[in-house]
Amino acid sequence: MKRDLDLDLVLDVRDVHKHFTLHLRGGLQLPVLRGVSLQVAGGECVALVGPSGRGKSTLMKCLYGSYAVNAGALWLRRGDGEGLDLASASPQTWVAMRRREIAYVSQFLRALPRQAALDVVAERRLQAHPAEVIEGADPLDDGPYLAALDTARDAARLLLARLNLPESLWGLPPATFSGGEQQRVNIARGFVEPARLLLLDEPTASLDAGNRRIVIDLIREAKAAGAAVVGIFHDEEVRDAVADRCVHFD
Ligand SMILES: Nc1ncnc2c1ncn2[C@@H]1O[C@H](COP(=O)(O)OP(=O)(O)OP(=O)(O)O)[C@@H](O)[C@H]1O
Repeated sequence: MKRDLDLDLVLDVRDVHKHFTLHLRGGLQLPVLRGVSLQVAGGECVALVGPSGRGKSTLMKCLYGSYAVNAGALWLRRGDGEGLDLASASPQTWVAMRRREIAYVSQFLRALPRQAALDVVAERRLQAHPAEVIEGADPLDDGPYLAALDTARDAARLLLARLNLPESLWGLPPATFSGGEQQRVNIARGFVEPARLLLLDEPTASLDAGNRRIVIDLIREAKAAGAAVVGIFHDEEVRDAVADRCVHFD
């Protein structure tokens, strides 16, 4: 389904319902989101606030396509200005949206085993800016791919350095990193490619004060570049520093 969205709106969540079906409990249904609506403009940050277990992370996962909604609409205004209902998007559309339009920083890093931290970050950039396909080029020529990878790695290096991740860790898989180190890799991956919709689930939970300030700056810069940000920030100092308004899940 397509629709024109108001010019400044990036996200328009309309009357979303989501329940989980517990198959091991005889198909018991657990309602989590009951008629949630929210709108977020470009350059705005909306914080989801409320007691534990009310569905804040569930909504984030619906907005990233990890969970399907049972009813309602999730309108996203794409870069080309067209409104797209993510609630009925095909898997291919979700892949494309994740590649270019929607970024998600979850609380915990999920990365491929044995992939170096630098490439965990660079990969997202590379997906948005893959190697140019040159007609008639030798299919065995890795040059264009390596050039695109180099550019993506440069962007990843800049961000990892800004987030104070020691250079000695960049070539190592993050599985054994500390919580705060893993979180910074996750943040770098979320911010390495500008997104129209930025989803942040507790992005500073494991960070020290200095790195929290850097993340606040990154969020502010993303807003200034026009991103619509939806965040869960239990840290009130961070929330106050970046959120324009709160939506309460009571
Ligand atoms: N995959 C799932 N299967 C079954 N129940 C789930 C699933 N994911 C979440 N839930 C349930 O949905 C409810 C909402 O969870 P959610 O993580 O969205 O809450 P939250 O508001 O983000 O909480 P917190 O602030 O503690 O992170 C909880 O009762 C949780 O157990």
